[in-house]
Amino acid sequence: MSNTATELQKTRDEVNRLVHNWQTLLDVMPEMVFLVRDDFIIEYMNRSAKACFGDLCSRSCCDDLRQICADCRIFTPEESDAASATTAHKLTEAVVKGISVEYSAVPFIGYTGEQLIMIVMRDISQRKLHEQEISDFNTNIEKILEQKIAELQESEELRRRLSRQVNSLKNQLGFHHRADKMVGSSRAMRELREMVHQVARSDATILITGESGTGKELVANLIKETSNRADKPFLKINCNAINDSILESDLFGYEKGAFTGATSRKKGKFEIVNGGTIFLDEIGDISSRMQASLLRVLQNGEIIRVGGTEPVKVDVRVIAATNVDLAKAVQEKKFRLDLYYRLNIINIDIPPLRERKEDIVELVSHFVNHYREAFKKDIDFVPKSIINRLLLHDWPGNVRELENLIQRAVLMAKGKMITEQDLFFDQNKFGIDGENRSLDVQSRIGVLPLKGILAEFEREVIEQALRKFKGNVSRAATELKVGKTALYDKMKRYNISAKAIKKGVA
Ligand SMILES: Nc1ncnc2c1ncn2[C@@H]1O[C@H](COP(=O)(O)OP(=O)(O)OP(=O)(O)O)[C@@H](O)[C@H]1O
Repeated sequence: MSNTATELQKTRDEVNRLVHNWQTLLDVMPEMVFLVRDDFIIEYMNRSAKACFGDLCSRSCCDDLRQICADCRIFTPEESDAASATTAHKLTEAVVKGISVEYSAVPFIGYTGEQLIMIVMRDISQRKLHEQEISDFNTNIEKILEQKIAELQESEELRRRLSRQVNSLKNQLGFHHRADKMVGSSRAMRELREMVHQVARSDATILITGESGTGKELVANLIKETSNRADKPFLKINCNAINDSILESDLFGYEKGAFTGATSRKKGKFEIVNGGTIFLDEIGDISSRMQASLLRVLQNGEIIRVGGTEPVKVDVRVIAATNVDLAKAVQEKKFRLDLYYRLNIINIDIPPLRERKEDIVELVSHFVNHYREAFKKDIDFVPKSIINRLLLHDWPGNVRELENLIQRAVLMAKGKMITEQDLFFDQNKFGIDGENRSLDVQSRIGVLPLKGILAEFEREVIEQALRKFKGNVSRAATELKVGKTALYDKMKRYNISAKAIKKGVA
């Protein structure tokens, strides 16, 4: 063989080797490879492509492949290889003969100058199926969640409706919380109870208003008992009972050396009661200095001890009560507007007894039972005529006045029932200043033990002293030569209200 023939044979072998390798390479590729001419005839398909679509070589492209080729731009020789490389890497999704595929298509000029398009394609139907499943699942989950949320909202609304119904039924049936010592099922009292139950559980400050003797302290007790702080400390402070500087150090504590006698730091009630509730009675009477300190507690939840500068954080719920018209006090510049707003977040106003006379019968029966037990009396009957008489009265001293009247009547009653003679209406019998007041000792002998009669006297003396000094407790204490705190204790025991006396209603 000549040298040329040998060289030719070598070249042919090399070409065959390369063709064989390329074909093998293309056939082992998992991707499908198509070579399509510009007249849309398929010139080549590798093994994967044939396995998926069947052998379509030398046949015209289906519409889907045609579309792929039509979308594929031929690059001019001037355009860089980089441009065609970018196109080759751009993966596009399509559906070919019903099969979801991902492909890249590269146009190029063939060996003899013909225009060809190589399409490299991957079957993604499995992946699509999974994607669809996940998307269906998400949509379903969303739907299920939406449905569940709607169901929950519905049942929450139902729960609220039922709870409202239960509350109103409880009210109608006269159901009382075990801590509810308030007697009365008039509409006003039912609404009052409902309001207490609605607001008790929040930590909001509550202002209880109402005339003297309407039961503000009872309402404060009920709020505390039905609140989230029921088992936490509860302190009641009568802001009117102690003078201003004592009240301030009592409530906020003091630092060592704050004043003469302050030998060591002392915590105030707000710190002691931390986590619990403070009931500030007669809040309308506090000084402007106290008003500022109280505003700090309500606004920032902190106090400053007397003589100190460092604020101390406290967590105390405040319930305040007053029979002063605070709005008027604000207008008269006696009470700070900002404090009024802070206190008045929730206002529970207790109507006077004359506006809910339906409660009188229940109250009478309650007090008769109570004092019959206390005085060991046999009374088991209150005639209709007596009830009618009580219904005619206007009760300026409210429930306290009614309670005092029944207490006296039970004490005075000789038989098993209360009679007209046992009724002592304060204003009628004694006059407002009580000048003609005197205790009928004879009628008590044999009815009460000595201790009881003396207690009656003590009560009379205190009431008369308070009347004499127009409800000024300090003055009465000085004149009677007893401590102010002791006098307050006795007034509490005998249910005497200095305020009511000041107003001339007790
Ligand atoms: N609804 C009620 N049921 C039973 N007792 C009541 C009721 N309302 C008030 N009382 C009684 O009347 C008396 C006065 O009530 P309370 O001290 O709560 O009134 P108040 O409005 O705080 O009076 P003040 O403003 O003078 O301090 C108490 O002995 C209380 O037990």
